[in-house]
Amino acid sequence: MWNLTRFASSRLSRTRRLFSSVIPGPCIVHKRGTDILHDPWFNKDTGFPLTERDRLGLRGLLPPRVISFEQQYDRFMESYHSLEKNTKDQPDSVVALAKWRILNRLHDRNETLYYRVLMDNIKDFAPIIYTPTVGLVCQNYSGLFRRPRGMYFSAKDKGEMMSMIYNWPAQHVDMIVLTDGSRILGLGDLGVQGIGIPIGKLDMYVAAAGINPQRVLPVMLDVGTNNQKLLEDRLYLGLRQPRLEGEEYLEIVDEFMEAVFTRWPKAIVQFEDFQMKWAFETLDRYRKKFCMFNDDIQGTAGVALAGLLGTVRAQGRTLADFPDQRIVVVGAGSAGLGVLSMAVQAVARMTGKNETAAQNFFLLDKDGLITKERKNLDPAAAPFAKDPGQIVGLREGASLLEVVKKVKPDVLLGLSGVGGVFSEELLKALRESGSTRPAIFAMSNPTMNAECTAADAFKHAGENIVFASGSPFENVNLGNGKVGYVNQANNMYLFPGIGLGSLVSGARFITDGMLQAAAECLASYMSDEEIQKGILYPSIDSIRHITAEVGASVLRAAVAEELAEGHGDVGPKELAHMSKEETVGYVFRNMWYPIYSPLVQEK
Ligand SMILES: NC(=O)C1=CN([C@@H]2O[C@H](COP(=O)(O)OP(=O)(O)OC[C@H]3O[C@@H](n4cnc5c(N)ncnc54)[C@H](O)[C@@H]3O)[C@@H](O)[C@H]2O)C=CC1
Ligand SMILES: CC(=O)C(=O)O
Ligand SMILES: [Mg+2]
Repeated sequence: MWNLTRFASSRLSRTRRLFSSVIPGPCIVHKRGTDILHDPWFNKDTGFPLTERDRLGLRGLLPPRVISFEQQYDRFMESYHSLEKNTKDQPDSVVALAKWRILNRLHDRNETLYYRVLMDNIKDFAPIIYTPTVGLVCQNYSGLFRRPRGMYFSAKDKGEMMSMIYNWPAQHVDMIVLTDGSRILGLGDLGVQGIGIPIGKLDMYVAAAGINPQRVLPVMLDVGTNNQKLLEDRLYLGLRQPRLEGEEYLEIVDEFMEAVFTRWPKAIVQFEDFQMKWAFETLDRYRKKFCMFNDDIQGTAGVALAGLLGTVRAQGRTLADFPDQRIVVVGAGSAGLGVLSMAVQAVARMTGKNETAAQNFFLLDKDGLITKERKNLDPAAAPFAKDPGQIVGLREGASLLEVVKKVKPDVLLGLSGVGGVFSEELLKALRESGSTRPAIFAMSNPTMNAECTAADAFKHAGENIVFASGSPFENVNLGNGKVGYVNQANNMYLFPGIGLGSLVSGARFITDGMLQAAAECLASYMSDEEIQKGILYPSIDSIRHITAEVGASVLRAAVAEELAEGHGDVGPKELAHMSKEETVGYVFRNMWYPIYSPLVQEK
């Protein structure tokens, strides 16, 4: 089942080679002159060749010298580096926002150059357009707002969404990321300001999965906010009312989903950062009706499972030992429960036993250990609730420290959204773990919400640990030339491939089988040598390569489940006849690459 295929080592150079020979096809525009210069989809700034300036009515609207794409790229990077130099004494948050602003201005002006810069510098720029800086951007969104991006559907638009959806200028949309802003990273309810998250996720879709940026749509469903500070903020740009609840809420989401799939029946909708009750309810409500998934529940689960399997290998054990791993999960929200469900399914498949599959997993929330004695036990958490007395001395609501001391877990995995909850005392207690190589996953975002820092983990829990965090940390210098490797356990390793594989297969729905295939692909991506060093996930530099592999696995699972209806000219039979390698090639060929296309005007 877990086939540990080893991929060639130079994945990055292979990806680069694949795209170096891209010949840009023509791009149809329906505008001329300044309208083109003001449209970031088509604008090339000073890069328009003279012949194109003549054809499109641009002569005289630009300085006469034509600057090549490479020169434009270099100019941008020079200005970025001087900004870095000029702000080096400023507080981190000021620098982060300044970097976000310079990237955002390019995004607003020239998307081709923006995405090229982003792709080629993904390691440096992901922390700006994605976690952690995107969290800061959301917190300050109303003040930072200059131009809209994406679409906003509010509770006041009830009954209008079917026509509103046609206000979006693109004929085709492939990928939509939707939020209601109710649980933005670990920052809570940010109302309409949460739109930064769909924008950042879709930037990752373009950079990692090569989804054409003209075919992505970030969406905010503004149903109000319960954040009192925002409601009182005179700059706040969202509806000033408490969140809709119950049927009123669901009617808004239903109407939006009907509108989207009426206009774009082949689109894929990713639900992102919904508070737990709506995350589960909407997943359940739509997953057999529309092509959609919930990234926080399902994407996170696959990434965590891949990391957990990597941890077993890092201990020098085989995957068959996974069911024996004692795993403490801190946080019983959409992410924590998603991870446990997938991990339990994996154990059940390995052992063939459903009843005992959850026995080595321990779940805690803000009230401590969850047992069957919990009052008002959430049905979603019930399968993981312990029998009190199952472990001597562990009672309902036992503290995290008590649980760690008793259980001596192999893995401590945090998805609580609470910064620092893995205290010094707790990390020291992990030294008594039964594992030869305990693992700490501090997966909450952004950085300040991580359960512990990388440096603290290695300092207090010991140098032999495996460490992963949701937001990036620098590797830790352990002295004597030794390095404590920091992994980024973030759903960014899977959601782009889940979306891409579903898109290019033409899948009708996104099933557990497709998600499992994605997780297995990620789990098998790393070599034993890498895993021994504590490296559980690929470098983000090779994100396009891993996304193509994940996308191909998802596609093949969709074919196997007879859900693939084909994409473009490629029908379901052709998809079914592709070998594994051919499928990866097909997925790569469907990726958009940022390069200027000749613009052809049609009236
Ligand atoms: N690394 C990644 O790829 C991902 C990370 N996350 C992060 O996970 C965090 C949680 O997300 P959700 O599950 O959607 O949130 P949620 O709000 O649904 O759940 C949070 C859970 O943490 C529990 N909790 C709160 N304080 C606690 C404490 N002191 N000790 C133990 N448990 C505590 C709550 O009771 C609740 O069960 C967020 O910070 C989010 O950014 C979420 C998805 C993906
Ligand atoms: C990474 C992500 O999806 C989250 O923190 O919510
Ligand atoms: Mg999320």
